[in-house]
Amino acid sequence: MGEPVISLRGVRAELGGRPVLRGIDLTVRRGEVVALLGANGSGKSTAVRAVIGQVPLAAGEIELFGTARHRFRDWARVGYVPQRTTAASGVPATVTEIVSAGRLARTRFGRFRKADRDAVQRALAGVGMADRAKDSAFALSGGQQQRVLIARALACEPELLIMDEPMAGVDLASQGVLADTLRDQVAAGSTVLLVLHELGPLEPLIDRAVVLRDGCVLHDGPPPKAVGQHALPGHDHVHPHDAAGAEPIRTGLLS
Ligand SMILES: Nc1ncnc2c1ncn2[C@@H]1O[C@H](COP(=O)(O)OP(=O)(O)OP(=O)(O)O)[C@@H](O)[C@H]1O
Repeated sequence: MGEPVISLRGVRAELGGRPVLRGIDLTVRRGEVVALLGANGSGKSTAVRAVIGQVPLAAGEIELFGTARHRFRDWARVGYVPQRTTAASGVPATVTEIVSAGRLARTRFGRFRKADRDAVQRALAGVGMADRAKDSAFALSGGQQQRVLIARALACEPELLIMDEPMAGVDLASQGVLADTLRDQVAAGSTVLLVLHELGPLEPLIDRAVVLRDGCVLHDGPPPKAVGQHALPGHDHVHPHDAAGAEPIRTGLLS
């Protein structure tokens, strides 16, 4: 087993005076692809935002690459793709400007050398957006904006990719591109933690699924293997052969 890249121990966090994470233990090891699943409001986004330092902890510890998060400075090793709804909030910028911002951590004092420009180009080409480099982000579809945000995360050539719902609101063509991009990253040895509503087209890439409910880890183990909605954790198991009036078995993890 690889060494831990992300490690959460007993993590608690409160937002608006309400407990949102209530004692999370989670380890992601080098080379693993871990999906964080759970119903709306179960704490998935808060958990990944805690990992990157955007949510203060009420208790517990987080380590990145074996270093306590508050001492961790090597952010060029981490690529983060936020939920698009919170990220594409109308800042006028070209595709290249957005993706270049993801490269800053690798530059010396923000000066772009050829290697940096090449990395930005590679990231854009990797998500199939090289021909839109000069366009304003406003001019793009939701799926294309999402590809740009992923290119921004890839521009620093991260060892660890953290993505919050990368497939949400993304058209089928872009979903295919994103799945291919992720497959390439995983093949190159990246470690990946992604928040997902369902495994969907990324299912073959996922090593492990961690399901949250009410800010606690409900399941940590192999992802469900069978395809189809019925096999996903969180599917409400209501079977037609249940005795009339019997209480259906509702796991309700995802909805
Ligand atoms: N800034 C905030 N202030 C107060 N409460 C918040 C804040 N952000 C999130 N919450 C609450 O914390 C809980 C967990 O939210 P979070 O976004 O982590 O859930 P999630 O599992 O990612 O859900 P979703 O699938 O809807 O993104 C929710 O009840 C949410 O309303």
